Amino acid sequence: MSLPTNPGPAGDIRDKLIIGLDLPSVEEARAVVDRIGEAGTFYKIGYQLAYAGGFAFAQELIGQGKKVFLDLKLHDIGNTVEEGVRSVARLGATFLTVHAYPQTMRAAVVGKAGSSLKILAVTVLTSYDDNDLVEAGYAPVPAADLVARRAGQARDLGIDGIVCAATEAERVRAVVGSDRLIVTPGIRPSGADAGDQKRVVTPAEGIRLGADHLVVARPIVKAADPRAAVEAIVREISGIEA
Ligand SMILES: O=C(O)c1cc(=O)[nH]c(=O)n1[C@@H]1O[C@H](COP(=O)(O)O)[C@@H](O)[C@H]1O
Repeated sequence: MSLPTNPGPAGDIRDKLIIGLDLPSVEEARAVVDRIGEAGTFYKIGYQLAYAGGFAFAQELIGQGKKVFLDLKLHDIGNTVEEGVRSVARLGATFLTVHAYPQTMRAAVVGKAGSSLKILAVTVLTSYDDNDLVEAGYAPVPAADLVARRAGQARDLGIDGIVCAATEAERVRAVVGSDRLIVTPGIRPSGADAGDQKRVVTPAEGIRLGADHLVVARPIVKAADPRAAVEAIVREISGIEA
């Protein structure tokens, strides 16, 4: 199947795939973006690239008409979060992550006021399972229960979207309803190495379970042909009802 060659309208299937630019330099990120070309419309910049010139690169991508997700996973005292979010809101990004702690989410909602930035709350990292939560000091609780609790708090505090594993997407949808976004990392095309991810599903399964956007980094940016990897995922999710 050939993919559309123009940026496409809102609702473009390509927007469902957020490509994580987990790379050490802007030069390498720019090379991957150039290779992917019009197959990719939505990019995520996280710690590795953000602290290596990634903010200026985010603006470069936005200038080219790409959407940008700044994955900064903010968590600090309320005032610091609020002012940090206010600064990020000026960059023109589409999404920003914060950890799903009530004080943090409350401050982020205040900080983004008046901008088009959407705040995503990271519930329980997809590299965590129930044992990791115990190791981190939580009373024994299934990760899925904590995800649901945090999703409910995020909904009540006016957060725009939830980051969770796709394995919890159906439960989160029941909590947050249809007007909040669900964004799921921990996605692995069949046969791909899970790496440090613990709660993983395939791209098609992620969309079937109700994700609005999938986040995929290593299986694309480390692929011999990143464009082919993107096209294969977009092809896999095309036509699946979210
Ligand atoms: O907020 C995120 O994007 C995120 C949350 C989470 O729970 N798990 C998670 O993997 N991520 C990010 O999603 C990306 C997944 O990368 P890959 O495992 O290489 O596809 C990384 O950039 C992570 O930082």
